Formats: sequence, structure tokens, C-alpha cells
Amino acid sequence: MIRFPDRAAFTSALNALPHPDALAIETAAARQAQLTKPPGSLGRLEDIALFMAGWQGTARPRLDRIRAAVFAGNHGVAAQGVSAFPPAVTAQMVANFQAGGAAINALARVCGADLHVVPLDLERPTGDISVEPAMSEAECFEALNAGATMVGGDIDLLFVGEMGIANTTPGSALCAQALGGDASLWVGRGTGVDDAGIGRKIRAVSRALALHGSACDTPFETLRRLGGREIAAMAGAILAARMEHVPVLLDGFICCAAIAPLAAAVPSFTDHCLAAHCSAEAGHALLLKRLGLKPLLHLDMRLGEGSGAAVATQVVRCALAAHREMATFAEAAVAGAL
Ligand SMILES: O=C(O)c1ccc[n+]([C@@H]2O[C@H](COP(=O)([O-])O)[C@@H](O)[C@H]2O)c1
Ligand SMILES: Cc1cc2nc[nH]c2cc1C
Repeated sequence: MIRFPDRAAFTSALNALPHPDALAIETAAARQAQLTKPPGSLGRLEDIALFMAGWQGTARPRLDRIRAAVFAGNHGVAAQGVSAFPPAVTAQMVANFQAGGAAINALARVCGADLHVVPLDLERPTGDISVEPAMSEAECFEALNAGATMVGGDIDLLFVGEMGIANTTPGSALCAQALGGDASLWVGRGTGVDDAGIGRKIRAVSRALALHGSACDTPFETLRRLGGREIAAMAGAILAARMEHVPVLLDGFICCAAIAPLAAAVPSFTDHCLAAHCSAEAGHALLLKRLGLKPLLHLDMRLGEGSGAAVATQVVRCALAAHREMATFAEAAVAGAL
């Protein structure tokens, strides 16, 4: 069980990231070369099979146990008028998740994921990042560990999602702080704010960067000051997954923003991650590019909840079905290339 009791544990995890199993990748690649298709003709499905082989440590990777963890949090910065919806919607949507009526419930059912919904202190919003740090040190560790708790070595694939009215604002702040560029580069419409709302978001993010920027000297401190509980929980889950060699499907803008500080510090951090999709949120395409990730899908989704990742599990399922089930040239008595 991976836990992050203090800053030293978090930093040492980040500085000792495990790598994929090179032998499993080599064996899987040798199998792919034998399968009844022209080499490379399954395109990125072949890369996905090798990625899964490397992280699962087997040449025949499987997708029987998908864990989905959706974290919810509320944000003090909502008071700056940065969302098209009121903060009460966060708890209302958690109730909807628990009743089985949200998009992620339907999508998790289709992909066979074991869905966990984790509300994080919803009645206690984080500090407004434009005037104070989002979380105390203790609150940030609690959130990171709420994420880590969702991970065990007994899962084939993890995806994380979030629900948090106003969380595209801390998401944008994390991107700007970790990857550079000013607020306007990273701010988008989120749930659908108008132009005046965009102006308020840019001002809130700019103030947050001016206030906290020089103090954000570690990934932990950046998450603590500019993030949020569900954001830190996603970062904790994705880091814990890496420690347990569990591959991860990333969801949308906020999910990717959560790991931007970690990836900025340790570029190989995203090696165990696939980007499920490119969200319609303005900054996501640039964020994925800066993280070195090529999304599997472009569906103009911008829901969050892990919804894009749930859809992309089907692509992974197809990749593994082909890899596991196809006959070799010898088995099928098909002639190889000239
Ligand atoms: O996943 C995305 O790319 C995404 C893009 C825009 C909005 N969202 C969702 O909408 C909420 C945040 O939007 P906002 O406008 O309240 O900052 C939050 O609950 C997210 O799950 C999610
Ligand atoms: C209704 C609603 C559902 C959501 N799911 C994720 N973010 C959301 C934001 C809103 C507003």
C-alpha cells in the first residue's frame, strides 16, 4: 500500500519512479511481429499493447480489472465568479454519482470499471487561490493519500476523474505555474462561462500566480497552493499507480493539470500514462503536448468525471484483444512478407 506521510516521502517517490519491464515489452514485440498482419498495420493499437505489457510485466497483458476513481472537491475561488454553475452542484452531482445517474455511471458500466466515488470535505471549500493557499500541508496530504488509497497492485488499469465546480481555474493556475505562459494561455470556458467570466478567471489565475509563484518551489507546494482536494487526490492516485506499476488512462484538462507540476519536475513521470482524449477545454491540447502525450480520442468532450477515460478503455480493450487473440503466421499458415 502506497502512502505519502510527509513531503520527504512524496519527493522520494517522485525521484525513484519505477520503469516498465523491458523484457515483457521485447517479448510482446516479438509476438506482434508474428501476428497475421503487415508489420505496424494496427498502428497505435500496437503501441498500446506494448505499453500495457511493459507496465503489467507480461507479454500477454489483460484488461479484466479496471478501477475508476472519481474525486470531488469544492473551491474557494468559486467566489470570484469563475464558473457557469453554483458550487452546490458538486455535492448534488456526487449524490447523482452515488445514485448511478451520471454519465460516468453509464460509461463505467459499459467498460466494466469498478467505480469508486470519493467526496473530499465538500462542505469545506479550499482557500481561494487568488488570496491564500488552497490547502494546508495536512489537508494536501490527506487529499494525496485519499488518491493513493484507491490504488492497489491488483488492478490492470486505473483511470481517475473529478467533479468540482470552479476547478478549471486552479487547473489553469497549475499549468501556468508548472509549464509557463500567462493565465490567458491556459484559461478556457470550463462549464461554459461567458467572455466576462473568462476575464474573471484570467484575473483570478494571474493574482494566484503573482501571490504564490515564488513560493511554488516543489511539486507538492505547487499542488498545495494552487490545486484543490480532488486535484491533489488525482495526483496522489497517479503517483501511487506508478509505484505499483499500474498503467493509467488520463482524462481531461483538470486530470492532466493535476500532474503538470510532477511532470514538470520529472519528465518521465507520464511514462505510465496514456492520454484518453483531448478535451474541448481550451488549454488541454497544449497541456497534452507539453506533457509529451498524444491523445487516443478527439470527441470534443469536456465533462470530466473520468468520462473520456472510460470511453478510451474500449480502445485499450481492442488493442489487447488483437494482441492476445490473433493467430500467428505459422498457426494460420499465412505466408509472411517477401
Ligand atoms: O475534463 C475536462 O476537460 C473538463 C473541462 C471543463 C469542465 N469540466 C468539468 O466542469 C467542472 C469545472 O468547470 P468550471 O467551469 O466550474 O471550472 C468540473 O466539475 C469538471 O469536471 C471538465
Ligand atoms: C451538471 C454538471 C456535471 C458535471 N460533471 C462534471 N462536471 C460537471 C459540471 C456540471 C455543471
